[in-house]
Order: sequence, then C-alpha cells, then structure tokens
Amino acid sequence: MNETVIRVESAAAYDVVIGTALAARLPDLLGDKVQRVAFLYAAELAEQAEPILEALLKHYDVLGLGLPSGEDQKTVAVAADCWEALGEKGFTRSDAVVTFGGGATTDLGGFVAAGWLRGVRVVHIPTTVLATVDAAVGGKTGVNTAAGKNLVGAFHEPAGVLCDLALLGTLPREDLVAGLGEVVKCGFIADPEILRLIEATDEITAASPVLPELIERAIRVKAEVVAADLKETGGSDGHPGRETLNYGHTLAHALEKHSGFSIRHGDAVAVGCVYAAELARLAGVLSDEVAARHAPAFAKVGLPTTVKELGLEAGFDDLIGAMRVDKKARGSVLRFLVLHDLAVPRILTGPTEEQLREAYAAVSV
Ligand SMILES: NC(=O)c1ccc[n+]([C@@H]2O[C@H](COP(=O)([O-])OP(=O)(O)OC[C@H]3O[C@@H](n4cnc5c(N)ncnc54)[C@H](O)[C@@H]3O)[C@@H](O)[C@H]2O)c1
Ligand SMILES: O=C(O)C(=O)C[C@@H](O)[C@H](O)[C@H](O)COP(=O)(O)O
Ligand SMILES: [Zn+2]
Repeated sequence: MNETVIRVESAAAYDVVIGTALAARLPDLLGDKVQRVAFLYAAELAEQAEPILEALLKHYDVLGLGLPSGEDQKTVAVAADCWEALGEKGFTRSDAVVTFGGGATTDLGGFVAAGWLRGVRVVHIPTTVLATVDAAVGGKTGVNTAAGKNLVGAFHEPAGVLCDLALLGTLPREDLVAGLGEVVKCGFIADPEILRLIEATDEITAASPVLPELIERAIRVKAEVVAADLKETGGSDGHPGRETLNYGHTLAHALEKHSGFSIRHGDAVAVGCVYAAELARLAGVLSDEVAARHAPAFAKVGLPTTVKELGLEAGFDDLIGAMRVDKKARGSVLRFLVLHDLAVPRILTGPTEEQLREAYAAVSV
C-alpha cells in the first residue's frame, strides 16, 4: 500500500502517515535531537510491538514500559508510575515518548508526555481503528477519575502519528466495530459520504477494501476540525468548533462511567449519537428524517443503538449526574452537540429535563 500523509495544520503542524510497515519513519517524526525514547505500549500487544522496539533500538536508548489493558491504564496512578520511571532514567526535554496501542494508550501516553517537564515530544502509533481515526490525532490526552471519563488531562499535540493499517489485522471484531462508531459519527457531523459508503457495504472487516477510505475520511474530518480549534474555544458563524467532535459523548461518557469503564467507548458513542439526534428532534431543530437515519447507520456496522444492547441497566437518574460534569456544560447548564441537518453541527443549550428524559426513553429500550 502506498503511503498517504495527512497534514494537521495546527500551530505546531504535524503529519499523520497512513500505510504499512512504517517503523523506519520514526526518526523523521521524532526529529534529530531525541536521544532517549520511552516506549509506552499496551503490554498485551508486546508481540506486535516488537518491530517498533527493534527500530527504536537502532537509533535511541529505549525505556520500554508495558501498560495495563484498556481503560485500566487511564489512571493517575499509572501515569505517576510512568513519570517515576522517566525520572529514574533522567529523561530530559530533548527525549521523547512513543506510544503503541489503542486510544487508552495514546490518551495515557500523551498525558505522560504532556506532564513530563511540562511537555516532551510524543509520537503515536495507534493500533485500533478508534485510535487511528480519532484518539491519536488532535492532542487531547487524559485519564479517568471516579467522577467520570477524561476529567484530568491536557492538550498536547503529537509530533507525528504513524498509522500502520496492517496492525488492525489482529484487532478483535468487537474492537474494530467500536472504532467504526467514531467513523459513523464523522459521517453525521461532517462527511455524509462516509454514511453512503457504509450504507453500501455489507460487512466491514480489517480486510475490507472500503476500510482505508473510511479511515482516511474520518482522519481528514478530525484533522480539519482540530486545526481550526485546537483547544475547544469555539468556532465561528455558529459552527461549534472542536466541540463538534464530541457528538454523542455527553451520554456516552455517562454510560461508560456507570459501567465502571467496562463498555467500549465506540459502542457508547453510537448510543450517545442516537440519543443526541432524538434530543435534537424533540427540541425541534432536526428533521425526523435525519434523526431516523442514525440508528440504522450505526446498526449497519454492528454497533449497539440502545442502552439495553450495551448490556447496561441504567435509568436516566443514574446518568444525569455524570452528564453534568461533561466538559461542554457551563455551571448548571447542559450544552449538547446536536445537528440541525447532516453535517450542520450546532450547540443546543439548556434542553429541558422533560426533553432529556423523553430522548432517553427512546434509547433505553
Ligand atoms: N484523545 C482523543 O481524542 C480520543 C478520541 C476518541 C477516544 N479516546 C479514548 O480512546 C479510548 C478507547 O480506545 P480504543 O477503542 O482504541 O480502546 P483500547 O485502547 O482500550 O483498546 C481496546 C483493546 O484492544 C486491544 N488492542 C489494541 N490494538 C490491538 C490490536 N492491533 N490487536 C489486538 N488487540 C488490540 C487493547 O490492548 C485493548 O485491550 C477511550 O479511553 C476513549 O476515551 C480518545
Ligand atoms: O477530539 C475531540 O475533541 C473529541 O471530542 C473526540 C472524542 O471522540 C474523544 O472521545 C474525546 O476524548 C472526548 O473528549 P472529552 O473532552 O469529552 O473528554
Ligand atoms: Zn470519542
């Protein structure tokens, strides 16, 4: 496969390189000042990480740190252990972090890089669809706390992202499908061609010819949005800026917290988007037709569209507290990313409790 490079045109512009067997590209992205590299990888992916480790060892003094699985690594305690390890090795500002894993690893590793000496270079090597199209790009890093998802973190852009699509070959089906949740989200918020491609494809696997195009389209959506509004301070002409990428996440993060962070993020996002569409319909800002397109689009790729399908027992009252600590909220006022049409994202400020409950009834069956 040829290499595709998507440039993220933020202040510190960087490349997202998509292809296969990309390990040799690491020194280009890390730059020529780096001497030591902390290689933070999901421990269960030690075998897949081997070629990257070998490539790093050719050029750098490498500190390998295997991390706990999935959301278990997104804690302040795991970040603190990494910082202690960097301290023991005397990591300086000319050293760097390389992450290898899913979105949990790029979030944790990015946070470690953001915190160490107030920021050292980081290159992400995403190994899930979700991390490839979303988590590795854009510089949001962070960990969870008892009160909710990603409540501690920092904006810290990578020096580059290497997306080796061959790595997706070992991804369990459930994780591949979960990653498509963020891809379908991109279809609704910005690129309806994604929806058309999905509606025209029967089953998407790691080998599907349509997958690279879907991945590339979703990365382009993310790259464009974060380049325009890196720190989520807002867009212009009514466009919500980076908050657009948070479509479906107000309910999704509350569901994840309620599950003890045991459900897949992409699955929760699918249900969250169906909820946001119903809320927008009830608020009178979205047509019945576009709202009704949501559940079938997510279901088409095998995603859940109701709380029951997520395997959760959760009433509205179990979730509203966590929704209130959503980063889009201001004081006691909830703000939702909604659509006014396909690819027309807007903020809905202060929906009524009746609307919030009624929309929840539609997804809690
Ligand atoms: N920073 C952002 O902008 C952003 C965007 C979206 C999501 N996220 C975060 O990303 C996380 C979800 O990421 P995820 O869906 O990638 O989950 P994940 O990182 O938890 O990975 C899912 C599972 O797949 C395993 N795995 C990863 N790659 C594999 C491979 N190639 N083969 C076999 N197994 C593999 C992992 O070890 C893990 O057990 C959430 O914490 C979410 O909040 C962040
Ligand atoms: O990059 C963003 O901005 C997003 O909102 C992308 C989301 O898919 C992602 O899950 C992000 O981590 C959520 O951010 P948060 O600020 O709500 O924690
Ligand atoms: Zn997300």
